[in-house]
Amino acid sequence: MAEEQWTARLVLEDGHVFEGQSFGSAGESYGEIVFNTGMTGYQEILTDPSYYGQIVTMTYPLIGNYGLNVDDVESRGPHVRGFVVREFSEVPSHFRSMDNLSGYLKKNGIIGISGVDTRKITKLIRTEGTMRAVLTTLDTPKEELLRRLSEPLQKDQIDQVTTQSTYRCPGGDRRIVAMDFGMKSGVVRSLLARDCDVIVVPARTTAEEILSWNPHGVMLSNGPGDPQDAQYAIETVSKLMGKVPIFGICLGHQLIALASGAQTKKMRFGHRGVNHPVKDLRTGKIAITSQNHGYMVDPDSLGDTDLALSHVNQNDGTVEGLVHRYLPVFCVQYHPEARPGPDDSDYLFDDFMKMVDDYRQGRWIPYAEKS
Ligand SMILES: NC(=O)CC[C@H](N)C(=O)O
Repeated sequence: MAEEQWTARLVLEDGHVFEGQSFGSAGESYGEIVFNTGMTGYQEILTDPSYYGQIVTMTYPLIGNYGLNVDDVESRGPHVRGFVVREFSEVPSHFRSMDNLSGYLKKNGIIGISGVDTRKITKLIRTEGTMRAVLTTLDTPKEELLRRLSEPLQKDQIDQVTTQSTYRCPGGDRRIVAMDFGMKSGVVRSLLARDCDVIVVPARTTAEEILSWNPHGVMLSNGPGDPQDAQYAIETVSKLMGKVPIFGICLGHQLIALASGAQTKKMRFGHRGVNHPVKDLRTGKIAITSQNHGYMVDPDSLGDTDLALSHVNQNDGTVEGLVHRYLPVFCVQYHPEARPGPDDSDYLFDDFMKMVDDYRQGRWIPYAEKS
């Protein structure tokens, strides 16, 4: 049966208005508009907590055709503020499918819009940069929508998506504390697949509390928002550095950089997709990576730090990975857990395990001594 549909409008901060059909929920929703270039993976994208507060536009023109299932979620539910597609498929066809896109969004109170020119929206974001936007099925006048769009964005995104309490995912012999800044479940899955006993702690857990678990390693997760808004986390990371091996991904990478004295800055439109080529400068190998970020580490700020550049984006030369010269700390800007995306970078979890084991057995060698 056809889902209920309303006319929906997408209004961008710069005044552009796109009219289409709504699917999913009705109402009005504000956020930062971004685009993702993945051809598939919409379920993982919807449920990646790093998208909290954002309206996501998919550049691939047909979304929803393989439906949704309970296995491919990256957290408890969707976190996007809105979903923009050229065409959505109302009748999915896949043996694992249990729901359709519009039903899923509706159940979760998320507004979708289809029938809009996603290519034009993407080009606007590429030239003008990430903007604020509103998706609405209401009659609110455009001037009023634009006025509301000029209100400041919320700054406590991590608090909205981190776990409320500590929990444990029992596994093997390596005890890893994972700081949850809005962690994708693929991160925990990657650790559990490698004989780890994972203790997931809320973002505001102190370094002392973390160390009281006597972890063999600490994982710093991905997460939403501007890393500079999470001063408490930067402080925690700086206290942990040198006490325990640390691996950071995405927001975790940015926090390590900030804790080491480097700077981060907002990108014009970020990297969101599943085919970003990244070179590991230590091996010369290029991996195709899964990415979702709007901030980056400023390469010019690395000079006065103890961090060495380990990975570089082959499209635009941006910083994709760092390694500490003297401490057991390394990080990447992208998603080695690859949900969605290719698992070329799975080896980074193996590198983390090696670092954890070597450190535990007193045979870990600092990067500065290796290079
Ligand atoms: N996936 C992430 O961890 C994103 C990090 C940060 N919120 C950014 O947009 O750059």
